Amino acid sequence: QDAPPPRPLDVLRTEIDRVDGEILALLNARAAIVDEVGRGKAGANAVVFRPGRQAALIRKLAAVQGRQKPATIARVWTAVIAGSILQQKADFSVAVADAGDGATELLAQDYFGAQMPRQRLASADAAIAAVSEHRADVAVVRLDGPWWNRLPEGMHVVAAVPFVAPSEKAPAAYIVARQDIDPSGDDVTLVRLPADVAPDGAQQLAADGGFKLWAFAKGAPLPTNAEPIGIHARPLVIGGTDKTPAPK
Ligand SMILES: O=C(O)C(=O)C[C@]1(C(=O)O)C=C[C@@H](O)C=C1
Repeated sequence: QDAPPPRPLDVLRTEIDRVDGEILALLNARAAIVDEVGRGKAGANAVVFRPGRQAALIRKLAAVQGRQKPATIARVWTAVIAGSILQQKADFSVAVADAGDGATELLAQDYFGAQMPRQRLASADAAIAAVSEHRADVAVVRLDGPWWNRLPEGMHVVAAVPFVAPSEKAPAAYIVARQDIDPSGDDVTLVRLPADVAPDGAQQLAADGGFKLWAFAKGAPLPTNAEPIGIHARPLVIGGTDKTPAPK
């Protein structure tokens, strides 16, 4: 059966304006709740950035079948959540270890949205030092150096980028913060082990000075005494435009 002929453009635009007004009212209602969350956290000295919660929330919304694509939903909520982080901590700052090619900065933008303030540092170690010395809240670093083998006390990998990816691939960068891990319910655990330990069912990510960095998928048994250096949410894989084949 044929769809009825479309209504005139000016009528449709009036409809879009009305819906936009409703969306904005709802976003403001959300922000009012976030204000209260922020006041609660400030009172309890709790961390603002909760990557596990963000991943779980975006996963759930992106799984709802509708006219909006999961990629669009993830982008919209990435921007909304960035606003909500800044609402709770106006000086939230992302230290980006950029080798000069801008690639890590793009990854930081992908995860935190374009609006989030960033500072560019010369190396992963410098970005991590900025966080440990309270000059930044999080560091976005690639696995191009052994920073994982000398993370300062109390700092963990808390997320990986990209979170929304067109195919299942090893993350391009990790987010390190001066806070505890925040599980999303479906996470990869990163463990640093002496080089002679060969764990079952784990993927080796890097090696340095007698140690190796391993990724354990959800449910994979960790070796006894293994101390995770962090976790990250398993990426949300969406059918996308990336034409590079997934690794075998
Ligand atoms: O749930 C929280 O703890 C919030 O601060 C809210 C919120 C959000 O906007 O949904 C914002 C920042 C956190 O990283 C996670 C979620």
